[in-house]
Amino acid sequence: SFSDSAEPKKLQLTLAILKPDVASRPHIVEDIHDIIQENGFFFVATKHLHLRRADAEEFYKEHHGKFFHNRLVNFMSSGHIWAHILAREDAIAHWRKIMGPTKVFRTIHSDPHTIRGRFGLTDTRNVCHGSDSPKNALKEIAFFFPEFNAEKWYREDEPYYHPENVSFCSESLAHIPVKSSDKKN
Ligand SMILES: Nc1nc2c(ncn2[C@@H]2O[C@H](COP(=O)(O)OP(=O)(O)OP(=O)(O)O)[C@@H](O)[C@H]2O)c(=O)[nH]1
Ligand SMILES: Nc1ncnc2c1ncn2[C@@H]1O[C@H](COP(=O)(O)OP(=O)(O)O)[C@@H](O)[C@H]1O
Ligand SMILES: [Mg+2]
Repeated sequence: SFSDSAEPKKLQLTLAILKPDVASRPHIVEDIHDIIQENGFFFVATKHLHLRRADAEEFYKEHHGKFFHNRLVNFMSSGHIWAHILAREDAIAHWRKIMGPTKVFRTIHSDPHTIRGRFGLTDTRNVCHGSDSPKNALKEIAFFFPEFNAEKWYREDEPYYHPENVSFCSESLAHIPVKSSDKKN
């Protein structure tokens, strides 16, 4: 018989980046990490790294030829960044919503309470990135976390991502699922 109990919606994954303009300001990084948690996201994985110019070129190849492409690639390889795999119901749309619109010079006035409205400097130094579709999220996650297996995560870990089932490791900036087998009785 079909169970008519509504299946809890699966968590969605997205790739978030904190860009060099904020990565060099630790207090703002902390504020944004707090905002992410306050918005019900789980940190699945985190990396703190410095893109080489060629890597930034590859990551933003969809914008090749646009007037801002050169400044974007130079900027993204100009300092350290934080890359996060975030999980939440409708993670992709919700992260883009709290990031705010791309062009900071407008966003400061139109959406002052968003992350970009609060911490953005210019259209290039606009604080953060978020995947814009499920397909791009998987591609961008693979770009920064080639060792991450999404199918395995959905099969083995996703069911444990409930606030009472995870412990947050501030060292690795990740929520670790406490599986019943390792639960200390
Ligand atoms: N159409 C067009 N717009 C431009 C061009 N250069 C800059 N802009 C716009 O001018 C504004 C300034 O661009 P930004 O690069 O974000 O800001 P910036 O003052 O150069 O500061 P940086 O963060 O150092 O790049 C943005 O709204 C851009 O969209 C251009 O060559 N053509
Ligand atoms: N008009 C612009 N001026 C300067 N930089 C821009 C502009 N439009 C986009 N960019 C840069 O390219 C990145 C990717 O652009 P896009 O994918 O359109 O925005 P988003 O990052 O919000 O998804 C932006 O985050 C920003 O850094
Ligand atoms: Mg984009």
